This record gives sequence, C-alpha cells and structure tokens, in this order.
Amino acid sequence: MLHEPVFVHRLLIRGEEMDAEPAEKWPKSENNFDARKYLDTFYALDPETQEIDKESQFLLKFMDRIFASGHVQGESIIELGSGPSIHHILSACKCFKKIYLTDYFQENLREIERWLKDEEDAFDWKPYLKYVCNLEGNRTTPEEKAAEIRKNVLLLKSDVNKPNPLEPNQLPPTDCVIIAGCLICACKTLDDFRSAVKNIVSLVRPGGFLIISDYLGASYYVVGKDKFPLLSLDEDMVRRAIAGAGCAIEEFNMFKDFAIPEEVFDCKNVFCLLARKL
Ligand SMILES: C[S@@+](CC[C@H](N)C(=O)[O-])C[C@H]1O[C@@H](n2cnc3c(N)ncnc32)[C@H](O)[C@@H]1O
Repeated sequence: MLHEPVFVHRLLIRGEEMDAEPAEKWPKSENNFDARKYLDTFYALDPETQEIDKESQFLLKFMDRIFASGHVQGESIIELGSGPSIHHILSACKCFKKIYLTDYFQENLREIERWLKDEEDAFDWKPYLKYVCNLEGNRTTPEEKAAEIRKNVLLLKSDVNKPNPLEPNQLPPTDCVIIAGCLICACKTLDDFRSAVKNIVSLVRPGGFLIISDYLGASYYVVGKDKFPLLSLDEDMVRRAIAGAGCAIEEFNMFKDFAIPEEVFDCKNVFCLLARKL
C-alpha cells in the first residue's frame, strides 16, 4: 500500500499542534528554473557507461561513510534547499525517524512529491538507490529503501536567508542538517553566505551535526536556455563561516575530477564537510 506523502499541514511543536504554512502560499518557482530539466541535465546516467556521474558517486560515498559510522543519528534530519533531488538522504534515511526535505520554491518539491507518490512521470532515482544499497552491502533492496523514504519524508518550505530558515514554521532542534548545492545559489555575497550558515546552524541542537556539500570557484550553471549566477567561494571562506557559526569541522573532503562541460557549469571543485555544533 502506498503511504500518502505530504506537504506538511500540521506541525507538533513541544506537544502543541499548529498549522504549517500551506504550500500554495510559497513562491512557485525561480525565474525559468525547470526542475525536471535540472534533474535531466545533472542527474541523468552517463550515456556511454550507464553509470551515475563521478561527482555524485563521491558525494554518495561520503554520505555512506558518515551514516554507516553510527556517529550521526537521531529523531530528525532536515535538508535545506533539496530542490527536486532526493539522493542526499539515501544513506541518512536509516538513521532518523523523520526526514524533512525543504526548499524555497514549491515547484521543486512538487517534483519530489511526484517521486514520493510513485507517479508515472517522476524522475527515476533507481540507479542512485541501487548504488547506495550496494555501498551498504545490499542489506536492503532499492525497493525497501524507497519505501522507507516514502514513509518518513515530509516536505516543507525553507529560506536559508532568514534567521529561522523554516519561518513561519518551526521545528524542534534537529540532530542534523544537510545542505547541498544550495548556498552558492541562495547567497549573493560572502556576508550573505556567512549569515546563511549561522541561520542553518540555528536549526541544529547543540552537539548535532551539519553536512554541507557545495562547489568552489563556480560562477554560473545552465539549465536549458537559462543561466543562473553562483557565488564563488574558496575553502578558507567556507572554513571561516563554519567556525563563525559555532561549529567544529570534523571532515572536509574535496573532489576535483569534474567532467561537466564548461558551458553547463564552470565548477572547479566540489567539497563535502561534516561539522559538529559546539
Ligand atoms: C542547484 S539547486 C540544488 C538542488 C539540490 N540540493 C541538488 O543538489 O540537486 C539549488 C536549490 O537551492 C534552492 N534555493 C535557492 N535559494 C534558496 C533559499 N533562499 N532558501 C532555500 N533554498 C533555496 C533552489 O530553489 C534550488 O532548489
């Protein structure tokens, strides 16, 4: 039987039920950002090898290692700026009872909702599920993992530029926040980036974790005919922002073997980091 996935309507905060902001009230979509075209551009299989791309493999191996360690687990995990993608929580899903996937634009989460509801035209995440199950020694099948995610995921609005990124909603302090490929889109300046890191850390309980994956030295990416500007960061800027937000970095991994054509994305390096809130 299919679990009925939801945009969150009611939230339970410290034993009190309250309304969540209805999805219809959020901004619909970024100027011309086509969520489906984005997925087809960045997450389709390599036509020659029929494998998922090397950058995603790097990221999924990082997540596998973090969540296999048993070090990062708890009641809830929040992903900010998930966009239309679910692959960042494929390893995390076994470690948390509730998974909140959030984004500024409702159309991006509608794309996730299509997958949660197993609709015919949903993006096919099976190769990613298979890849992660394989990393985990095939203790679960891709179908079991998909069912677990469909059961536990809730969709909610976020804006990382707000002091409470879930405003006007609120959740109890979470055990872990993930944010991937979002901050360099959402922030225009280094000051914005520093503030956004503080904002997202405010959602984490003391002793909880922050996982960031993002790109260094990038200035644009292209989806269809549209070019989107990005904030160009270096490693030092990232490290200082994390320290400035009261977190200690436990791991910082880089991957430099980028295969995406320059005309689609001018990225030099991708990093994944794990930090703990002090
Ligand atoms: C390049 S996409 C990355 C999507 C996804 N995390 C991934 O890695 O495939 C950037 C995402 O950040 C979201 N975003 C942009 N500004 C935001 C903001 N202020 N708060 C939250 N999300 C935002 C966009 O809507 C978009 O989904």
